Amino acid sequence: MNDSTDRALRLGTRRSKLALAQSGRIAEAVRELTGRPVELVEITTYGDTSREHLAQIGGTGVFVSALRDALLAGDIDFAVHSLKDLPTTQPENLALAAIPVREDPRDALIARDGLTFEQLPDGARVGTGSPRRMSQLNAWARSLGRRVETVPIRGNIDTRIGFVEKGELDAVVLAAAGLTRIGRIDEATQLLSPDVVLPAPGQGALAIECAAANADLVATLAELDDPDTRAAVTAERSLLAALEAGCSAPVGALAELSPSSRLRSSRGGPKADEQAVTELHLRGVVGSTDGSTLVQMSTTGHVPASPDDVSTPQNMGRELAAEMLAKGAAGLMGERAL
Ligand SMILES: NCc1[nH]cc(CCC(=O)O)c1CC(=O)O
Repeated sequence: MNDSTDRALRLGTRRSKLALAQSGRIAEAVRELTGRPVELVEITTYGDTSREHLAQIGGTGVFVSALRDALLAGDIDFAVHSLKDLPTTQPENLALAAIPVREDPRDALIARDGLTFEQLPDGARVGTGSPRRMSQLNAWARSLGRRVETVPIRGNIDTRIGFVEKGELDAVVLAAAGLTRIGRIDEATQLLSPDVVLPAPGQGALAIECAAANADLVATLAELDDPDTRAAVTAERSLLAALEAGCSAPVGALAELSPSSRLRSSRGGPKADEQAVTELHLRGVVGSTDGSTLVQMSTTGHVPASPDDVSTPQNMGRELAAEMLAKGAAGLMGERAL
């Protein structure tokens, strides 16, 4: 950067409690990293002001475009996004400088009376407007020989939990990571296993973005990157992109690195000069919103431990998408939520 290196760095953030919590934590990390003050600049995005349902306004990018405009105008130096809200195509003039260690990627259920999903009565009203959640929750209910009525809701996390507190809904489903970040994870009555409900691609991960031209800042922020998280979310987002689906499509994906291979990569001895590899397990799902049809597939690949080259995860996502499309995934994504 040409400007004074002790000038405060401006971090653009949405005003929601979740966004402020996420930005506050990253601001602290950047302060520690650089020794420079970090100032939060609050920005309102279309996704915050629109009263429409996300499935209707398209979802893709509604939370991020105002922050990106501010980055490109030079009004802010960097921004923190929920990775799952970022469109899969990265603009060339903006850099995803860091993807820090991911929180729990799972969805969480908050139900009345401490109930789990299995304990909900037939016809229970479950708040979610996400086609991905509707599809998998309806499929799960079917497998239990029951039905749930999914009710589209909007608003911030507190508002959504409020529907259960006020007795208007039996349950809501939210990202566990969001609940953790605003300090309400203890209210989850169940964490939904990815064997039943796959999260949104990138769920639980943050993205730190800045102007690509600001090479010094890109390099500084890169210190906060977690290569394992980047590999996993790259595979998930590549799957989403190759399905030609947006963040409001009924697509779930989760990539996990096998823990055992981390041991392998850190073990010394005669094998220390071998290329350390780790296994990346990628699961994907696309479903009809009524849950009557799900295309669920998975794949396992070998990637370098803590890769700085994400071409393998990218290919895995693309190849799994091709297999899912061959099994009829495209027809399921064309379906629009009501
Ligand atoms: N689309 C809204 C959104 N974007 C990110 C999160 C939660 C945090 C995360 O997934 O990283 C949420 C709320 C939710 O889905 O419950």
